[in-house]
Amino acid sequence: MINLARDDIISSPIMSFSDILHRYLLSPLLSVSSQTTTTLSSNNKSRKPISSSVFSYLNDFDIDPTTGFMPNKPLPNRLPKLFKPWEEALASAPFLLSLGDDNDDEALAKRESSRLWRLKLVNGPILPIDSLLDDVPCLQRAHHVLAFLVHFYMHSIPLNGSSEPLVVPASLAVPLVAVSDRLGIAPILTFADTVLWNWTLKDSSKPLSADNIEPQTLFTQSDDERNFYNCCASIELRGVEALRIILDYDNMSSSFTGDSDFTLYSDPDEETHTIQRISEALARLARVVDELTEILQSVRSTCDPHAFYFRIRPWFRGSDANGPDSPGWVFEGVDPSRQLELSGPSAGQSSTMHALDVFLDVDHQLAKPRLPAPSEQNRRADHTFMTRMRKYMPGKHQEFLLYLASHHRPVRDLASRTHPLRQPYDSVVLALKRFRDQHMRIACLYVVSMSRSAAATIRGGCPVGAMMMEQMQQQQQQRESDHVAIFQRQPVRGTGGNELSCLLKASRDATVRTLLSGNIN
Ligand code: HEM
Repeated sequence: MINLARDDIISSPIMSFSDILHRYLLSPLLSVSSQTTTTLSSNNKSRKPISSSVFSYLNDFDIDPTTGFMPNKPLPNRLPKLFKPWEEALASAPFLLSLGDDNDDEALAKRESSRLWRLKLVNGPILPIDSLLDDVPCLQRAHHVLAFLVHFYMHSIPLNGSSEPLVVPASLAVPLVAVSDRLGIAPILTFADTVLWNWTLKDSSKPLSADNIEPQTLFTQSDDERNFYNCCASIELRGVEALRIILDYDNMSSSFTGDSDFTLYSDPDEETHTIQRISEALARLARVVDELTEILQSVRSTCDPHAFYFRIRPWFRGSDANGPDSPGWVFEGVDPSRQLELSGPSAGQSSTMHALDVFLDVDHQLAKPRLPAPSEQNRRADHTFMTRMRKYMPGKHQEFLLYLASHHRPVRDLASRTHPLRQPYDSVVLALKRFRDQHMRIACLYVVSMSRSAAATIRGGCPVGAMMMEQMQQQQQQRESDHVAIFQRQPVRGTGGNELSCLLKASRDATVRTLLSGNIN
């Protein structure tokens, strides 16, 4: 048995990333956290000054020590002059456009301005993006602008019942694909565009915090939309603490010698101390996850479900919103043999949530023999959902998740072999289960109930003539099936959210199967 001294561990190559993060970056920079600002390491005495090479390592994953997956300062609020046509189109879109399937008077009044806005883009030049290639914040801004433009463009087109694919004009499609390729992200509106890269400081003299940011681009200019993005951003910012604990675990678990069997220290005191530290870190992580649940819950008082479902969410729909057999979208000027990822944005693309799943080893794909066995409904759900959602994250964040999966010593394995860690580990899993339970309630309120209420209104009858009723019914059914389809990315249509529940329950149940003790009370 080898007994590694602390300094040996620090210089061990396998620990380089987490150790660098922890020792040089995370510990000194805990100010963004509102609560758990205790240093997670016992190595403070040996803290060293930050070196530029450390920053470049961290930059490799585009993670900031204080803001995690969010940039630590707002993106430029305009692209360079060359890209004025994009910026102008974006600035005017919310005022000139309305949803193409919205037939209320206000929306109808905007049909002509919508048409002219789209025409300008169809006739617009394909701007070269070469000057942006080495400027990441500008590339991110370009993705944000182009992706919002694509969704403004596509969803302002009035429905005409055609079975032809809808065309994204080359002036948007070509640069969006080029920018996306460079960033390693899907060429469509993503969680990054609506949350990570969509904020500015309310008061630039104050530091970045959940209370001091506001979204830059909105489809509806409504507080509901603003608050929806803010809720997601608050979870990302609070999630930095979770990320810290995860990376710190990586550091602490290195104290266990032996790569595969977690042989413990030869010094029993040191071993007990390390187990104690890991146990405390897990207890803190459970509390942070509970805080994320509280933040999620807060959306109920700030974002109206009706506004979310009928006014905001329709803008999010991607090319597959009507199911994989629908004509979808064609990107003009882009090699047609390319398989583009074109689903819309979802908080299922949050790298913070994925990092928790990776750390705890939640098996969404049902690849591991765990109990209780998946139900029939669990097996029917889309097991590829979470894996697919990774493609909608910036490439460097995808790489980070791969790194996390491959480099850290799995906490679940360690806890299963180390009795005092079983309960603390399970407490984190249970906290994540509580998050997913709450999330299911929210999705039910904001999506399933709304789609049913739409159907019920129709069934309840409306004292206008039968023809009008039929028209309304068709329109609502179309909306209902569109909305359900984007959330589940499944061919099932018009089922009032049943398949959506299936997906979210499968995700919650996969979390439950992660528990080391079967007892979930
Ligand atoms: C009004 C608020 C929200 C609603 C209505 C909502 C709804 C949904 C729906 C319908 C899905 C199914 C997949 C899809 O997007 O197509 C989903 C997935 C997901 N959402 Fe949310 N969501 C909300 C807020 C959030 C927030 C703030 C987070 C955390 C950042 C979050 C995290 C997730 C995750 C991780 C998934 C993947 C499935 C899972 O892990 O259970 N959601 N959400």
